[in-house]
Amino acid sequence: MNEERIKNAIRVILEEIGEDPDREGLRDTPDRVYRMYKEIFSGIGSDPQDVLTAVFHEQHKELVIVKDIRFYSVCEHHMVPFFGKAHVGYLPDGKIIGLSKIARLVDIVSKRLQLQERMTQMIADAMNQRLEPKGVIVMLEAEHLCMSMRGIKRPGSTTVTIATRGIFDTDENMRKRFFELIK
Ligand SMILES: Nc1nc2c(ncn2[C@@H]2O[C@H](COP(=O)(O)OP(=O)(O)OP(=O)(O)O)[C@@H](O)[C@H]2O)c(=O)[nH]1
Ligand SMILES: [Zn+2]
Repeated sequence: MNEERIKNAIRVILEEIGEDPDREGLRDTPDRVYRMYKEIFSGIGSDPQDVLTAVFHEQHKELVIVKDIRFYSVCEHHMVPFFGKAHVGYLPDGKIIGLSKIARLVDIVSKRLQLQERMTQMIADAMNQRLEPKGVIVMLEAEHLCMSMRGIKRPGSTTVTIATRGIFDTDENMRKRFFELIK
């Protein structure tokens, strides 16, 4: 990320929306936006699987769920936030993972320009490839600011997306168990 190019671009936007980029409150804004972009887009170019370290061999036969993982991402159509909760479940097959790594996975896939559907699938695929579990299920619930503060203007509407792999593709009872446990 080129610092000067970002700052210049933000300055141009400020001018074009009718602002004075040199007034006191805006003088440091291009620099603030640059630093914010470095933070909120820090996942771009990184492989989600890289955060899935701390894999342990363990015979655990039951479903493992980490729910209510808060996330903030940025919609690729409007570059405004969408945010909500992720729920990630998997049925292990001899390998389990450090729980914090699941939250790290949600974090790394959210810190880039996203679509909620793609983000959901990226989480499922990374878990599936790294742990080779019997199955993975991911559910995201989010509010999109591009739908609430602009456009159709429907604050409070929530978009729910699901991705399943392995046993959760076919086993309705397993899916039901997951939905009951995340309630
Ligand atoms: N499927 C999906 N759509 C999204 C997501 N984030 C934003 N969108 C939608 O992307 C669409 C882009 O539509 P366009 O018609 O190209 O853009 P627009 O003219 O700004 O559309 P409006 O939002 O309807 O005003 C909109 O319907 C958004 O609601 C997402 O994560 N997944
Ligand atoms: Zn959008």
